Amino acid sequence: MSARRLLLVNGPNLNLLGTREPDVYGHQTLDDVVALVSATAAESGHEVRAVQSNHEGVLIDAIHDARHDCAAIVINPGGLTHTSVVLRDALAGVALPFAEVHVSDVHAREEFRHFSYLSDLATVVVVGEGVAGYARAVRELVAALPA
Ligand SMILES: O=C1C[C@@](O)(C(=O)O)C[C@@H](O)[C@@H]1O
Repeated sequence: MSARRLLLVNGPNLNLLGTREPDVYGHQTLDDVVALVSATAAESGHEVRAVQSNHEGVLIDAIHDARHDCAAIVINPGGLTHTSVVLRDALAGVALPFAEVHVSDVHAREEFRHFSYLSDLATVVVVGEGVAGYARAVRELVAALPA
């Protein structure tokens, strides 16, 4: 396993960042997210493999593959946060440390967004800091990794 690679996972609808509900999610795009995460990870000598999918099984396969060559995972599961036992099971199954990121402040939105199937397993949770929250998630996650 490489200790120097992070998997960045973005779930359903996050391919639309930049045009999707900009009042909620802002104007930065998924490409901006990947560039920010890559630059932040590079500060600590980590490279990034990025996956975005609107299909739960694709995300689960990517998480399974990460156990072979990644040190940790940064994930914004999108709406699957609030619904997906199988995503939780995948993260628990690979047992890699992970950071859960939400661009919007899910706790200030509809009640169905308040619950996360992942948060109690996460090493780091960053909510409501916009796209910049991905950078804080990377830094805090890397700081928590074994030397
Ligand atoms: O798709 C998303 C994006 C989100 O994860 C966020 O980044 O704020 C919040 C989720 O509730 C929502 O379904």
